[in-house]
Amino acid sequence: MSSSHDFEVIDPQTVIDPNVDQPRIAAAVHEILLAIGEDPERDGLKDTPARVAKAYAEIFSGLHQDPAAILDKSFDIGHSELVVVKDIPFYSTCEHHLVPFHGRAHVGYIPGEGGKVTGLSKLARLVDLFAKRPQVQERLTTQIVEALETHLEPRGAIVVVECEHLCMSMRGVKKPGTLTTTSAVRGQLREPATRAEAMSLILGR
Ligand SMILES: Nc1nc2c(ncn2[C@@H]2O[C@H](COP(=O)(O)OP(=O)(O)OP(=O)(O)O)[C@@H](O)[C@H]2O)c(=O)[nH]1
Ligand SMILES: [Zn+2]
Repeated sequence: MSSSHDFEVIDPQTVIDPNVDQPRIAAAVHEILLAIGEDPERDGLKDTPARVAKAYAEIFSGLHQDPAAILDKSFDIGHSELVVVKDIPFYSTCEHHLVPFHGRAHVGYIPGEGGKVTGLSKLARLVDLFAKRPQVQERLTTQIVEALETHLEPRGAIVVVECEHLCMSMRGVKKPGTLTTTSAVRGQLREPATRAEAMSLILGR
């Protein structure tokens, strides 16, 4: 067991990701403000380029993270039946318009022969890792299921994602409240009976 002094307290506000060029983002945001006819030097906007750069470093931080680092810690608790974590809330960014899409992910798997089971929180961390990238909902869904397959080697895996895309709500076609559902299913969970069990657990509110 580690003692408390082994833990490093990190304020996420102060973490500077060397993979994200914040000054470059800030310069681009300054240009956008000029281009829309705003005055980037006015009081309310003067810190905005730097703020947006910091916010982008956070909302795109998943680009530089490896799912293996989340799923490498697994344990055998002798459970070989379906595990479902549902209603995992998340925010992502539409790669077409760079505006948010958000909703809930439901993640399930049947542990493999080796009985590799991961911590429940790791499934939510996995959703966030892929959500914090420029995304489309279909790829987000597939990447989560493929990471489960690769790193947990389960007998089956299922991911269902339900989202509202603000690019469809606040602009363009302007249909707020529209929900898009995507799913990706692998292995034994493709069989009708196990798939039906998983879907009833996921969609039963
Ligand atoms: N398949 C898919 N499409 C998405 C996603 N997010 C946004 N889109 C769509 O991407 C499409 C981009 O279409 P374009 O015609 O290139 O762009 P646009 O002129 O801004 O389109 P509108 O949104 O219809 O105004 C739109 O239909 C969006 O609804 C996503 O996660 N998956
Ligand atoms: Zn969009």
